[in-house]
Amino acid sequence: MIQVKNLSVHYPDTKVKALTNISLSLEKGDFVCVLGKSGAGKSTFIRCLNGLQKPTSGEIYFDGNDIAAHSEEKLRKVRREAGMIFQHFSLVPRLSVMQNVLTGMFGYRSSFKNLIGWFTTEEIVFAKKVIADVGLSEMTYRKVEQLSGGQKQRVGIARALAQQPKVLLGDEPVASLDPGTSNHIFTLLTEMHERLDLLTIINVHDIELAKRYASRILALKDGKLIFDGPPGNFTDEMYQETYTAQPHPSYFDAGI
Ligand SMILES: Nc1ncnc2c1ncn2[C@@H]1O[C@H](COP(=O)(O)OP(=O)(O)OP(=O)(O)O)[C@@H](O)[C@H]1O
Repeated sequence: MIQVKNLSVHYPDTKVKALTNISLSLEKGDFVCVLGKSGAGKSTFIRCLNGLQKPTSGEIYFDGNDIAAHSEEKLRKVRREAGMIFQHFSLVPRLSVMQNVLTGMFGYRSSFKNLIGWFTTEEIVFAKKVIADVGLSEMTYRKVEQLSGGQKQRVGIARALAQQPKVLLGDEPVASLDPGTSNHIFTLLTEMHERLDLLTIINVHDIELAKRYASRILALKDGKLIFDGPPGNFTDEMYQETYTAQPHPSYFDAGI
C-alpha cells in the first residue's frame, strides 16, 4: 500500500539529517509501531507518509502513485485517505464532539459547504456512528474542552475515522495520557484497525505498548532504520541499541 524508497529528509535551517535512506513497504493489515528516542526522526517519517513533509530525496508511493510528484489536489486525496491522530489532539476545544468529528469529512466536501458548515443527514448519521464506535455517544454534543485527555483522544480517533481512511497515522497519540488510558486507546485503535482493515502506523515511546499491540516494529536511530520486524524479534539488545544515548551526529554537522 505504501512503498518508501531511499527516503531522506535534511532540514536546511538546522542542517539536521532527520531521515537517511529509508526503504520499506507497508501493507494493509500491518499494525506498525515506530520506536526511537527523541529526535530519532519518528515525526518526520509519519509526516512524510501523508505528504506534510517533502523528502529531500527518495520516493514514497501511496497505492502506486509517487506522493512527491503529486499536485496539491492529488495530495489532498492522499491526506484524506490517511487519517491522523496527534499527541495534543489538535481538536477545537470550544466546539462539540460532533462538530469536531464532522471536520474529518472536510476533505470530501466543497470549500463552500465547509465554510457555511452545512452537513447532510447522511453525514450526521455517519458522524454519530463513528462517535458511537469510540464509545462517546453520551457526549456527542458536549464541548471538547469539558472532556478528559483519554476522551479527547477518542474524539481525535473518531475524527480520523470520519475521513474513511485507508491508513491511520498516529504521532505519539498516547504520550500525554496515563498508562491505563493509553492501553484503552491502543485497544480501541486495534479494534478499529481490524474492523476497517486498515494500515496503522503509530509513533510511540512506550516499548511495552509497542510489544503488546504491534504486528510490526520499526526502530529509528539518528534517522536510520535499524530494525524492521515482528515484536518477538525486538530483543533487549535491540532495545539498548535503539535507546543508547549518543549525541545525534548531525548536531556536529550543524555545529551545535
Ligand atoms: N521543522 C524542522 N526544522 C528543522 N529541524 C527539524 C524540524 N523538525 C524536526 N527537526 C529535527 O529533526 C530531527 C528529527 O525530529 P523528529 O521530530 O522527526 O524526531 P522524533 O523522533 O519525532 O522526536 P520526538 O520523539 O522528540 O518527537 C531532530 O533533530 C529535530 O530537531
